Amino acid sequence: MEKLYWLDQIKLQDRAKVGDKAFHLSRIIQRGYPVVPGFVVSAEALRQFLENLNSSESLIADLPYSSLHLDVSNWRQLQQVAGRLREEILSASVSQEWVNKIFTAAREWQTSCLIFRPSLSIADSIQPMENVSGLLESVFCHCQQDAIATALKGIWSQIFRARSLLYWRHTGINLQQINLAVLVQPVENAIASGLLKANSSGWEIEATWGLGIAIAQGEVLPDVYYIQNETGIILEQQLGNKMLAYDVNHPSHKIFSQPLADSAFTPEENCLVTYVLQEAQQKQYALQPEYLQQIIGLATQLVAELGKTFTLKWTIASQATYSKLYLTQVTSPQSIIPHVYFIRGLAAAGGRTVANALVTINSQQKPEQIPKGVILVVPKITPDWLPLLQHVVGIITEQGGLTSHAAILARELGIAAVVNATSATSLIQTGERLLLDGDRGEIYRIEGEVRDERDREDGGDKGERGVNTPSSPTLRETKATSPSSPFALPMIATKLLVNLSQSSLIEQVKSLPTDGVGLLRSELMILNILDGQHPQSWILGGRQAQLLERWSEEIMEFARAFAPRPVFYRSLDWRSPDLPSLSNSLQSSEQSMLGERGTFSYLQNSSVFELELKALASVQQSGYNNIHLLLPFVRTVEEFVFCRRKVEEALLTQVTEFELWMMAEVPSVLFLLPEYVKAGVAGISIGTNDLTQLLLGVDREQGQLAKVFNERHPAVMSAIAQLIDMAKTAGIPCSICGQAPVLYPEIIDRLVEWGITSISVEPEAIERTYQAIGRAEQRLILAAARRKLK
Ligand SMILES: Nc1ncnc2c1ncn2[C@@H]1O[C@H](COP(=O)(O)OP(=O)(O)OP(=O)(O)O)[C@@H](O)[C@H]1O
Ligand SMILES: CC(=O)C(=O)O
Repeated sequence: MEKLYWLDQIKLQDRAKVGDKAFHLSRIIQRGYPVVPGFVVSAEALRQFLENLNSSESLIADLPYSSLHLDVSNWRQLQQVAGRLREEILSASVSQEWVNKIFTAAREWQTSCLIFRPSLSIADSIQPMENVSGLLESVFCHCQQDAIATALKGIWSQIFRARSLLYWRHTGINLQQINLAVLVQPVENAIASGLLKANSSGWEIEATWGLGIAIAQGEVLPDVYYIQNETGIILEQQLGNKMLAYDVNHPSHKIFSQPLADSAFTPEENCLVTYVLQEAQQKQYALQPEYLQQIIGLATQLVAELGKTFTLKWTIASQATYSKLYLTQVTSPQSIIPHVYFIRGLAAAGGRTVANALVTINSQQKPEQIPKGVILVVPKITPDWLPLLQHVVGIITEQGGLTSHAAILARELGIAAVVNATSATSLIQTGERLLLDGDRGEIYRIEGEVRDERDREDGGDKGERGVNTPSSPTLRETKATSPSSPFALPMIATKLLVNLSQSSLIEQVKSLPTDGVGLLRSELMILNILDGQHPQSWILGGRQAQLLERWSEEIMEFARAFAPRPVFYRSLDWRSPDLPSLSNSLQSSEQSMLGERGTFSYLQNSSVFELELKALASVQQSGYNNIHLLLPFVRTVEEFVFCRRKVEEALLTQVTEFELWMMAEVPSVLFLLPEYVKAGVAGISIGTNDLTQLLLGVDREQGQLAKVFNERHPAVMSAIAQLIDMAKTAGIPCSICGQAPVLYPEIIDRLVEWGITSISVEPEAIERTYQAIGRAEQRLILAAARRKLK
């Protein structure tokens, strides 16, 4: 045995040496979660111990090389063999050097009681191991040298128990494949312990007084709490039947008063003692509310690490002066808890998904079809790829930024995306199983299967969305979890709108509690109808009438679905980095975020804008008065005036309800808003993406600048406050439709306080934005009431 492996230092490559239990705990402790400290006696130590067994028995002498193919049908013989093997092991001596090493390390904890926990992994196993829990048991012992040697042998010998031999035989596992390491940890007195089982339908917490073995041994009926996983709300709780509790036999620090005379564990043999609980304590819940909340908080964080399905074991360790919640066990159906990402990019669309990769090295060679449920890995996504994204469950691109069309569409569709992932197409192979973490911008390789029950139920070739985090559920989940009836929700005065572009999402989104569509992104919407051709090419090719018909129909779908709620259609704002593949037939434009975009481009050539206005007019003529126009990236008042005239010529203003709005995203609007209002602007919508980029001088498509692209920068927040204030003074509504409130819901408080009239967010963010608005408004009402009472 060369060394001990400390949980906080275990590396990826140590997995086989430290076994699965210790490995999983090491991942969690290294992510900063509270895990009882510990070190591992590696599987190598057992191998060396067996090799040094000096036995005359051939079975024992051959043990290290044995395939253990015993006749397991002969139970008596099996028991005899098992008994002999165990006896041999227990009577052998463990190297004093090893024992000293373990004792010296454990003594540092200044504890009287240790737990030796089997941590197993099976080499080259084809199938994941199931039901090994319970096959091997932990051993508690005093922190003394001879007790340590006995405990170690006690664990090792368990792989030769009759039931273990039977198990290895049935699962076809050879002795050489078994890596049995031993995790050694201190055991402190515990106020309460228990577990938390999480799955997609909710969490169940079990709790008892003292150490967790009372539950493990089935000696108590624990208290049970049912928790709603999305909100952490306690739905129900049931008092258990807890007559006894285990604790450390510690003379100076006692939690429970009355030792049980005929304790199952006698203190001489191990360091635990059993207590009969007093009646008053039996009638109490073991978990105090503050600890319950801490456990819920921990589980909420762990969803982001482990997905929705996992089990935690926890203990509230109590020392003389303080108590602390620790995790003692973490298991998850993911055969490996993601360890270290192997590629990192920018977190472009939230959520975590597990699926197979489909790699395309050349973005120009778009496949005709994409199998459903894959993670697409490409150098970059050009507009002609966008319709295909409806079929994938995740996107990885080497290029592109947080507000590229691919990123925006991924957020709208509720699929995870990581952009700017350097060399992704060469590092990832098609068919490789990946975990894509869109919240962190990280990509992991996954070995083995990861399945969430729900995905099993519905057949599952959709990738494993089950591992999506509640902070960013997929749209499917948004629908499922959104309040079934809007009437159950509190009233909010600030309008909540949705950002949309795909008509395929209308059915799901229209029933969400929104006041309409705050941003209908036309450039993404029409990709589905353009057949890969720029609208200008349609016009030049004499197919204007066909395009107009398709365009009107597409807009009409939104107008119809949301009527009488308003739909703010934003006219085309194609930025050159997003355009090339549609522009083949046109002159190529410079790749710049500040190029010929927004209303400026309409002045250069108004034919496409005029066609767009005709499409809107035809929607109005069909009887939909709920459609309004939002002008993008307006640089000057002259541009606005030009557009307004075109709008009048298209007769849109003949419908009295019609409103002409503009995006507030070019910072000059901070100075020019009164001029725009005089020129006829009926409302503004703040585009925080562009506003941030331009105020801070940060090209949002440049990955290396991502750190300084900060929508919460004081300059940006102050600009937003000023715009809201100026709009109020001018008597026009002020909305916001950029990413800021989606990415940073905490700013919603400020927006509501400053008097924003509406907030428009992606479908997946509707529910949390609704709640955030509700809370912000309640706070304002409360503050006003308190002021009045003074
Ligand atoms: N260091 C520790 N301090 C206090 N309690 C612990 C510690 N380690 C484990 N426990 C608790 O002791 C009990 C037995 O643990 P053990 O490792 O034997 O099995 P387990 O965690 O139930 O896992 P398995 O699924 O492998 O049986 C559990 O309730 C566990 O939470
Ligand atoms: C929404 C948008 O276009 C922006 O935030 O810039």
